[in-house]
Amino acid sequence: MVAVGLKKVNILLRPLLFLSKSPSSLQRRPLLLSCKADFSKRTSSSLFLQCQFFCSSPGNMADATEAGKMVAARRAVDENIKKGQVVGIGSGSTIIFAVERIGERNKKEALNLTCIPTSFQARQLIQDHGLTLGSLETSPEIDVAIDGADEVDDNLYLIKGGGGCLMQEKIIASCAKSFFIIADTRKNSKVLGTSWKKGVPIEVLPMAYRPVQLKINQLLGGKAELRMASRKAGPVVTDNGNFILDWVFDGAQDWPAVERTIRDVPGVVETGLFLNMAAAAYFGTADGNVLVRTSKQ
Ligand SMILES: O=C(CO)[C@H](O)[C@H](O)COP(=O)(O)O
Repeated sequence: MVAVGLKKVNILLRPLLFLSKSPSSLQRRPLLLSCKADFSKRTSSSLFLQCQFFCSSPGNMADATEAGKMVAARRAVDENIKKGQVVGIGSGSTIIFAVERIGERNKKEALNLTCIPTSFQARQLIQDHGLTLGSLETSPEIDVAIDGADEVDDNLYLIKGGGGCLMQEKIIASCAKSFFIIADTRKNSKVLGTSWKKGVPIEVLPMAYRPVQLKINQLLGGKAELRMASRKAGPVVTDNGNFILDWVFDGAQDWPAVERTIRDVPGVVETGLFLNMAAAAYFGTADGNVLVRTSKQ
């Protein structure tokens, strides 16, 4: 207890343990992310302060990035997820923090959500956190979808698919009344291609990958590279049994035209360009701040 003026203040410490296998995160040195008064828990004799700590090693950029992802994810969940909703759950590393927060709130608030996954990973996350797994077959209309992104530009155009789940992610986003992006601040760019140098992911039918590669190179320049697996010989195979080409481009692009050109090539199943889909993007920084950018439309 700490005395402030005549009031007694309970410090409610809410350690947010970063669950990573990286050795640095296991050192668990807390870094204060934010500290705010919670007036909803105010009683006649006490005022609760909520302090968020992030377990980090000093100077470790990876941990700072994880802290940014976490604050963005928690804020997006708290602002947009409500009782009884059908919720689309994205894929990647940032969405892990969002599902953790949904699970945490579900325990306290009995949210009664139906969660629709965008990948095998999302399916497991939903089940691991005791949430109800649904499908588009039984819930074709989604209230809110939350997902990460590889880069977000000024128009809220996105590159997605760094984790190879772009096709189901796009379907889920397209079925959602509102689609929100969560990311650390590195993903916030004016122009796509500024920080994300791995290109635009394109899901292709395996039998067509060579002609698609050649056609995209002829039509758009740049280079469409077959994504190779890292712990298996051969290419990455998506949850849908397809391959991924990463179209590495140079300079600013007319993204709606690029999207049309790629989609028109037979054998292309989906692109990782998400244009005019996101309602807002939440970008978190290690100090606990979150920048929210909304769609201009
Ligand atoms: O599109 C995705 C997977 O297909 C991810 O959402 C995107 O790659 C961002 O991932 P992370 O949250 O790990 O940065």
